[in-house]
Amino acid sequence: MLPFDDFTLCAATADLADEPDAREHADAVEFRMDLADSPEAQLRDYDGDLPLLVTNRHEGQGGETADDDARLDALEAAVAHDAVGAVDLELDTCLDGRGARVREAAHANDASVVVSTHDFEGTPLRQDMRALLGDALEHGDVAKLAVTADERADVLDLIAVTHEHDAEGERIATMAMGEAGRHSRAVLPVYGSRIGYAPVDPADATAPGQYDLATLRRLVTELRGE
Ligand SMILES: O=C1C[C@@](O)(C(=O)O)C[C@@H](O)[C@@H]1O
Repeated sequence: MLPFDDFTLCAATADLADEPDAREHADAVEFRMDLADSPEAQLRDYDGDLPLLVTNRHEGQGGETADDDARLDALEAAVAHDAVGAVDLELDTCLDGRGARVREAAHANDASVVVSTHDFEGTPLRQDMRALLGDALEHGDVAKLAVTADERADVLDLIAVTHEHDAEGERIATMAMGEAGRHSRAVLPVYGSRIGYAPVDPADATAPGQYDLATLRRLVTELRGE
């Protein structure tokens, strides 16, 4: 089980062979099944130390797999693996009811559920971000929101919303994608964001504006005064 009680740094990858290189800095591995070759075989053969957060992102949310039953079948099977400590489910998949079986399977296997929304167009108004996080908290253990920042004010809005939810004791994970949002990945954990994502190798970024793993670990550690 990945409880996300505190900041958890995930090495985002489509190749579980990256895990040994991630160990030094990461708390977990986000396995991007939608970007992976033979994801089922990789999961079956995985014998790394770090727990896995499994993601099978559909095309409408920035991933590469079709939003069909097979995508959810793969996630449902994935959570049965002992190494899997959490699963990512898109908020749209939860709102239309299709995600319920994956959530139930996750909880039955002692894995937590991260419910996520991605906005690749911009940063919604504060009230809309609050609504998205509130809806996600009704369906999962952690509510995640990744927006796209065009200017510093966008990051300011996301920091404010993150701080408010954290002050309520809610488990949330937030990040602003894009160049203007890069620093948010280091700063938001100071305001309560529970999950950070970074590639082991910067060439393998899974979202715009990510730092590499070692850099994000160093920045978060310094900013949080750890
Ligand atoms: O949802 C997220 C967050 C993310 O999009 C990011 O911006 O770091 C990276 C993805 O791999 C992950 O699934």
